[in-house]
Amino acid sequence: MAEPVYRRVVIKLSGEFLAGSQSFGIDQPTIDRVADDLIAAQKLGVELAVVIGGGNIFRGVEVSARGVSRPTGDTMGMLATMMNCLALEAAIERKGRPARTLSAFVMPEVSELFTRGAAHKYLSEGRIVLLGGGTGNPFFTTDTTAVLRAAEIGAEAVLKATNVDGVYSADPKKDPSARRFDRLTHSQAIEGGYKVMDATAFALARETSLPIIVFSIAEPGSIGAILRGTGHGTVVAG
Ligand SMILES: Nc1ncnc2c1ncn2[C@@H]1O[C@H](COP(=O)(O)OP(=O)(O)O)[C@@H](O)[C@H]1O
Ligand SMILES: O=c1ccn([C@@H]2O[C@H](COP(=O)(O)OP(=O)(O)O)[C@@H](O)[C@H]2O)c(=O)[nH]1
Repeated sequence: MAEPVYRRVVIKLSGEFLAGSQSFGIDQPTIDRVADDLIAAQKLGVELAVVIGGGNIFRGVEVSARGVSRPTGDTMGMLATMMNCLALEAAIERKGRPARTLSAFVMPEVSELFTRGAAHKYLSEGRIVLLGGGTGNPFFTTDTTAVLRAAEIGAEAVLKATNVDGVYSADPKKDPSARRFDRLTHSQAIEGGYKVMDATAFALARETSLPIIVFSIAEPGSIGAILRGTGHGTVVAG
């Protein structure tokens, strides 16, 4: 079996994916499957930190369209990511593997606060570390959080696990003639304005020289395949 390409990575999981075929909330079979994939990927010997979105519960922009202020809507979105973390932590632990949620917010009854030291400690102990609460600041996204945390904890790459198999020249769900890229530079990703990730995330990855791999999580085992270098996705680097 091919050796993993990386020793420590941050995986960004789309919140929307966790809803499964529902339009809202957490689909238990889906979260169990994601937990299986993460456990299998970790068994390759890679330290895994996971940032989960909140789009299956609340997105700040959508909440603010209903009359709530954007910072409040964004706070609701960040709290939604905490719920996803707790659900995934429970699913991983039910399967007999240790996991630990670290939050961007002080909420001692719920989880420990994210610090680089805590993340290093739990990762080196072999726990899957779930990073909740986004950056802790409104007007950001969990894509940016994934890149930020990867840079902070010395991860070698960000794996963006989503519902499309890479970056396309246009949204492939809307434009059937969109072309898929195997590889892009950070600058090309920013200049192309590809909506699969926000420009802030790409810019921070460029600044910190972090590769991002965009791939589909629909196929079971896809995280492990990307880590072994045999997966199918778009590499944004250099
Ligand atoms: N140029 C593009 N290439 C790939 N996907 C794109 C592009 N533009 C928009 N998308 C959309 O981005 C989505 C993936 O982004 P992601 O942040 O994971 O989704 P979500 O915000 O739903 O969790 C896909 O559903 C896809 O339709
Ligand atoms: O640092 C952050 C991260 C997230 N969010 C809020 O949390 C929501 C959920 O995150 P995201 O949209 O990135 O989730 P995904 O699209 O991956 O499900 C966002 O819409 C924002 O409202 C935020 O305000 N700051």
